[in-house]
Amino acid sequence: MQTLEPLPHAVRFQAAPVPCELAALAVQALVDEAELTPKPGLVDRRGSGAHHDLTLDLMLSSARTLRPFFEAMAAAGLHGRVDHVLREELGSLGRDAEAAMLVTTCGVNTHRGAIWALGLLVAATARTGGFDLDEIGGAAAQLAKTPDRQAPWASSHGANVLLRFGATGARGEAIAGFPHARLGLRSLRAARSRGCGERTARLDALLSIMSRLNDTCLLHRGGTATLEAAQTGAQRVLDLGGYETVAGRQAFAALDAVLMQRWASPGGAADLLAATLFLDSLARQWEGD
Ligand SMILES: CC(C)(COP(=O)(O)OP(=O)(O)OC[C@H]1O[C@@H](n2cnc3c(N)ncnc32)[C@H](O)[C@@H]1O)[C@@H](O)C(=O)NCCC(=O)NCCS
Ligand SMILES: Nc1ncnc2c1ncn2[C@@H]1O[C@H](COP(=O)(O)OP(=O)(O)OP(=O)(O)O)[C@@H](O)[C@H]1O
Repeated sequence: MQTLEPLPHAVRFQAAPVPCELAALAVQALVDEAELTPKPGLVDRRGSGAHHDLTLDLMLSSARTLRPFFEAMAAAGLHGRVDHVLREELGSLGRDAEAAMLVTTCGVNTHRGAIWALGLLVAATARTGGFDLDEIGGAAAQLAKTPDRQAPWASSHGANVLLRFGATGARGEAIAGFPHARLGLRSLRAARSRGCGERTARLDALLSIMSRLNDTCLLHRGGTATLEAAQTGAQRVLDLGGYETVAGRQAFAALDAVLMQRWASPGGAADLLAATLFLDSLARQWEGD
């Protein structure tokens, strides 16, 4: 099994993780997701994927901008109960984080879905005070289910996709306790225990998520045909042994080409890979491995 490099500036948790440590892990997860290469249709070290307005530098600047907001979300989780008050505090912090992201990126959406997923997860982790996936997923789900009475009505791609296709998107994933982030974590660990290198393990985790997720980014750009092409393409790579096999890498290149041709980017799966990497780094810090 591959030895993992220690996280930069990471400390071993002696007790429940504190907000600044959780924020550092959340930002590192976003950096790791953005830098992972190659990713089908997504921004990576090779380029902008199926995006005109995103670059790797923009993704990295955006990730760093979010750190104080994740820290504030974790602090809110540490001190609050899972109720309306905490939900509305997180909603307000989430909107502030989105506004700061848009200032950094001059108006480009780099991390909207990621702020939501990681914001809920850092708050839930601080609240539960330990590393138990069921407890963290349960607290995050409870927060996501709680209505935010302060939320302004706003149209979004996700809202349109819900109306057109019935896909519940980022909200549905959180309300269900992040099943696809947990699928990603299982896939990541299974690949590592098969002896895969870290990059391959992370790519297989992304493919596992893509193969099952109803990603509203894909539905918005290309409807059900594009979603199905992404899901079956990702499953085909996995069926051929994943990114580590020659046949798997050929199928991966075909998937990348299909998504580029359709100009489609699986942004929801990318967010959930970041959530997977956050949960994984948390487990490694907690277990001290
Ligand atoms: C729930 C959010 C994501 C809005 O959802 P909506 O679907 O309306 O938005 P939008 O179309 O802009 O897309 C959201 C993003 O979610 C990601 N996504 C897409 N599909 C999925 C999926 N199936 N599962 C998870 N994430 C997904 C993508 O990155 C996508 O870009 C969120 O931005 C929000 O409500 N923020 C308000 C602030 C808040 O309450 N924060 C609380 C905790 S931080
Ligand atoms: N590496 C990545 N490349 C591209 N998108 C990513 C990446 N990582 C995360 N994402 C997620 O993808 C979303 C951006 O996707 P997209 O550009 O499709 O959204 P949009 O700007 O709302 O829609 P569109 O570009 O179709 O008008 C962000 O919310 C972000 O969280």
